[in-house]
Amino acid sequence: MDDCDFLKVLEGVIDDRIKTKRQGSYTYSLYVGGVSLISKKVGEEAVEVAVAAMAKDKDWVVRESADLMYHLLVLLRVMGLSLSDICRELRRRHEGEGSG
Ligand SMILES: N=c1c2ncn([C@@H]3O[C@H](COP(=O)(O)OP(=O)(O)OP(=O)(O)O)[C@@H](O)[C@H]3O)c2ncn1[C@@H]1O[C@H](COP(=O)(O)O)[C@@H](O)[C@H]1O
Repeated sequence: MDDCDFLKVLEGVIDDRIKTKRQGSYTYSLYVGGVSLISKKVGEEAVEVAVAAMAKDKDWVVRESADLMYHLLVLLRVMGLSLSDICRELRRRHEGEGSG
């Protein structure tokens, strides 16, 4: 499995935590907090990626990007969206450029 294939696995884990209302799960606690809490976390993590990049610290960028992507997946799930919706849009843009 390519490391990025794990994003799909993680999407499934997030879905499971929400569907089963897993007590003690950070994901489920975000779900309970709703879109406003999750959006706040996404915003904070995005800023942290930018701060890490400005510090030119690649390891830090990787860690903060992982935090950002996890929280973004939770936000998408809560909004009834998925990674596939984002990938479809990116592919559409690429093909719209006439280079696909
Ligand atoms: N990838 C992640 C992941 N990345 C980050 N986090 C959590 O996101 C939070 C980010 O917190 P911050 O960076 O803001 O720091 P903090 O001050 O500790 O957090 P807050 O007090 O601000 O909430 C931390 O509690 C991290 O543990 C994650 N929590 C869960 N996952 C994945 O989700 C799966 C399910 O986790 P649970 O829902 O907890 O079962 C796990 O197995 C992981 O694969």
